Amino acid sequence: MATIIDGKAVSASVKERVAQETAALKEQKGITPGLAVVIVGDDPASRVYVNNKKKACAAVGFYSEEHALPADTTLEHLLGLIDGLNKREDIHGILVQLPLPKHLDEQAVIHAISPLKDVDAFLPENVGRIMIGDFHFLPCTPAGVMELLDAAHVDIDGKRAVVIGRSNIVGKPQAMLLMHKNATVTICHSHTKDLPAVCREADILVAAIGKAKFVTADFVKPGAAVIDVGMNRDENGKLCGDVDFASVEPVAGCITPVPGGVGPMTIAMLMKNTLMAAKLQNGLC
Ligand SMILES: Nc1nc(=O)c2c([nH]1)NC[C@@H]1CN(c3ccc(C(=O)N[C@@H](CCC(=O)O)C(=O)O)cc3)C=[N+]21
Repeated sequence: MATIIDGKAVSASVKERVAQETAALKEQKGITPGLAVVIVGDDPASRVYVNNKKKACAAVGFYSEEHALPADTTLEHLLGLIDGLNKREDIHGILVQLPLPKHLDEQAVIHAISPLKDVDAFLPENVGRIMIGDFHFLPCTPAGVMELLDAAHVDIDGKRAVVIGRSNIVGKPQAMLLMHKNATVTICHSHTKDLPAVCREADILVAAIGKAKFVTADFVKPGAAVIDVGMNRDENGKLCGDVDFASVEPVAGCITPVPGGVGPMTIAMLMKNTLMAAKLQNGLC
């Protein structure tokens, strides 16, 4: 029986720390961290995530504003909005909810954000900073995974870590963060030969594939830490991860559930990054 890692509880403690620091920043410097969230179109999943982000901002004492734009918004309009947000002193973080409607060039939009306000850590400057270990912001989901491993007292130094998925947003930065903690890291993807055998070598297995219940018990070394980054719907429309929880849980040492695992951590780390952005832009670090 695996220990279930409670992402809601860990996320609450991260947000509590952010709230305390925010209160001090307001009192001592008169600064309130501000986050602008831009959402284009009416994807229901994006709606849920954006609402969660707004709630989290209110809970930690940030100012937040939402820019909900119609699905047929032009690139020009969106770039104009971002330009305005870049110039505002009360907005320290800008998050453009992905995915964008197909007619909009995601890279062009993301690249318009000032690197100092890039609280997702999606821009090349911030990605490069992660590579060399000199960063302001860590990408929210991989950083949230590291917090979960820490909270579950998972030993990383010298251990074998396997990351399934090589996206710019999760897989690649996740591998880098695990390597910085002295894990021996393997990144797997759709061309990996005998994937289950590679995964069975992992003391720490991070699944970021985007396929419901893809990781089954035969991928897991007994006692391994299994972290599920997936956010999928199963055949009944129920939220589920990339890990087949029912089959893996008896084998793993510890495991994150979906929901209530990595998802809440992504939002907690966004709060941490926005606080950092406010400090950076005010010359406080
Ligand atoms: N620019 C940008 N930054 C992002 O960080 C970003 C994004 N775009 N696009 C979409 C993905 C996905 N993502 C999630 C955030 C919170 C939950 C979350 O709160 N999950 C809850 C449940 C949510 C539910 O009930 O549907 C949980 O796992 O317990 C999930 C997924 C952020 N993303």
